[in-house]
Amino acid sequence: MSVLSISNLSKSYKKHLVLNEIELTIDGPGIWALVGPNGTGKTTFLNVITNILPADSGTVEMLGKSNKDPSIFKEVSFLQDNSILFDYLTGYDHLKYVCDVNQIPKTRVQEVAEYVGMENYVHKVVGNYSLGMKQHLLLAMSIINKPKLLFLDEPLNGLDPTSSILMRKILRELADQGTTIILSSHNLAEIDRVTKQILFLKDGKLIEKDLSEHEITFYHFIVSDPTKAMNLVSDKYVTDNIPNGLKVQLSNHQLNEMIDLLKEHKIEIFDIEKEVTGSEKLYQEIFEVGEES
Ligand SMILES: Nc1ncnc2c1ncn2[C@@H]1O[C@H](COP(=O)(O)OP(=O)(O)OP(=O)(O)O)[C@@H](O)[C@H]1O
Repeated sequence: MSVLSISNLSKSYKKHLVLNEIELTIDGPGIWALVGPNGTGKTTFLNVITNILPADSGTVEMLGKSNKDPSIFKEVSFLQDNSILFDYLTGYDHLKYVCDVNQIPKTRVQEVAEYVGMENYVHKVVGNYSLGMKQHLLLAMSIINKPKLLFLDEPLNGLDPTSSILMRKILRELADQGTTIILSSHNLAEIDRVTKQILFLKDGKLIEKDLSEHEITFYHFIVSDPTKAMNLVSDKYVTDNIPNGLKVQLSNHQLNEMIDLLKEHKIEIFDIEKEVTGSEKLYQEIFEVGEES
């Protein structure tokens, strides 16, 4: 049984086709990032999958059940944007409400509030929350039922570095414990930190990519004689000039060769820094975005 199985899924707003016969099967736990430029249909996709919006055609099954079966939400959650929160209620009220609706023991409220680090403000009204605090509450609401399948729409929005680190830790822990997570995000650097599995949404279709098959590693060498070093290796490797040094595309094995070569020619190495190209490079290729020079 697949965790998520989507077949022939289409959705238009009047004549504007946003999702075009999408197919997707996800079988195991892990994290998948849903990526695409503004307005490509990420929110529409998540809303249609979770049956908040009706599809024009196609089927969606989660954990073996149709997305039209309300009982799936015992095991499936969707973190939407903070417009679903009520300013005059406390975080505790929101969490207790989710427990009441889904017959979850109230003991989970305190447990989950502590887990997402909101125990100090859980009894304050949401109207006084910052954007990041609201994101914590939304996360708490979406994991209080210990979901097997979790959708998150822009969960990293408005988070400071401390909160981003906590959010990443929580997502990884959930995935390690068996949850399948699909999150939409514009933040490619954050995505690189949580997953290598990317679903690019382009022209109404999903393009699935495993970043580990597309990674390229560059090493930045800061050396005593950059010109001499460049002359030595530029015919052999892909290279580029950087201030006080050079950037070279190398495998692990080639890295040792390169170090030996520089030493052999009495070129001093002051520093070596590793750079792995991640989702941004693929994003540029898929969406044909050029970099300004
Ligand atoms: N209710 C609606 N009626 C008509 N058009 C809509 C509606 N909701 C969204 N759209 C259009 O559908 C397209 C996809 O919107 P959607 O919000 O799903 O994109 P998105 O990828 O989530 O965007 P963003 O990254 O900016 O959040 C956009 O062109 C948007 O203008």
